[in-house]
Amino acid sequence: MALFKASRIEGVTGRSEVSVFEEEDVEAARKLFAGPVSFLKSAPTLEFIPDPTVPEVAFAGRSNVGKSSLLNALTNRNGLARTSNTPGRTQELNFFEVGEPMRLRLVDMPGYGFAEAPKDMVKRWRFLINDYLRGRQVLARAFVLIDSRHGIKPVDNDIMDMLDAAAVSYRVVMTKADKIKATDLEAVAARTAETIRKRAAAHPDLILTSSEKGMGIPELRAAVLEAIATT
Ligand SMILES: Nc1nc2c(ncn2[C@@H]2O[C@H](COP(=O)(O)OP(=O)(O)OP(=O)(O)O)[C@@H](O)[C@H]2O)c(=O)[nH]1
Ligand SMILES: [Mg+2]
Repeated sequence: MALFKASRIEGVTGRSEVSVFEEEDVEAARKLFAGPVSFLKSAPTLEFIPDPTVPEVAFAGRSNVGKSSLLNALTNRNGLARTSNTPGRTQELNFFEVGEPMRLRLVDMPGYGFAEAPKDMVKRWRFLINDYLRGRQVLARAFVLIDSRHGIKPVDNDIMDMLDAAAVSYRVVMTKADKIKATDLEAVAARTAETIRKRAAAHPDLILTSSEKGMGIPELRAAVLEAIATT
């Protein structure tokens, strides 16, 4: 088992709750994401989503957790997905195509749990997210993003309940790991891992990331490739 430098945070790597990947898988994933990536379309409702011709991997999580930033880090293209300090930036399902010939689509989703947004908007987003996640045949895996500073919140549990009930396989990814001390990261990772191990459709291990510092990004790429390898 190769342990990758990018995930080396003092005290965390090597612990059982953090996923490790084979070096060759990390390299294959790096190559894939170094190749062509392009924006396909934005879907404000399910009518507009593309035909289900290739596997998809979706990024879900609370508003402002860092979904769009992670997608940019993953594809190594700043500004591919629009990010913002203001929660509620992403309002539609955004589809990106990876590889030539195309191997997969990445889906950047609106955030859930954004309390300040108008109620009808929140409702519309929730339906869009839930309907997509529950009903998409080509969805190979969902990545559920959790802010390292906050850990799992009630709305995160709601979305994981939904994924468990729909038997959609998902992985939990901790974001913004650069924002907290290594010891705090270790504590929140241990707590989060313990919670998700009780969940039916969750991968038992976490991926700890920082889009800002590039931490965990090679591993996340490998996890994306792993997700579509089995479809
Ligand atoms: N320090 C740090 N900041 C980050 C990181 N990832 C995202 N951010 C910041 O967090 C804010 C929100 O990031 P986005 O990627 O837009 O979050 P989002 O989940 O797509 O948000 P919505 O589309 O509103 O749901 C931005 O100001 C980012 O610069 C990270 O790894 N480290
Ligand atoms: Mg976004």
